[in-house]
Amino acid sequence: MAELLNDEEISDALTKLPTWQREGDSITRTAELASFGQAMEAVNRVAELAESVNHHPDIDIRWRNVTFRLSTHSAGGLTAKDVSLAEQIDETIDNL
Ligand SMILES: C[C@H](O)[C@H](O)[C@H]1CNC2=NC(N)=NC(=O)C2=N1
Repeated sequence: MAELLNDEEISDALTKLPTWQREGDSITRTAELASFGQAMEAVNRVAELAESVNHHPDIDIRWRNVTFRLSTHSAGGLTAKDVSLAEQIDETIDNL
């Protein structure tokens, strides 16, 4: 099972994830896309990414604003899997 990150490790990780915020045992990012179609494209690309790494964000879609929430459910908090997927979500959105 993935090891839980401590507060210092989480803070360090977030320095490299400026678009993400900590919310308790999760990290979240809300991306504003150009349109609803672009929002759905982003969601579908992240869905493929999540399947490929077997780690899945909670996703909230509101018109062209998409919120991704990451936590490792099996560990009950934040792990390196969440940090890694957050980095890959950023790349996915940057490459839309
Ligand atoms: C059986 C399957 O590998 C597990 O349920 C995976 C699926 N995706 C997951 N995603 C997240 N965010 N946390 C998990 O613990 C997790 N576990």
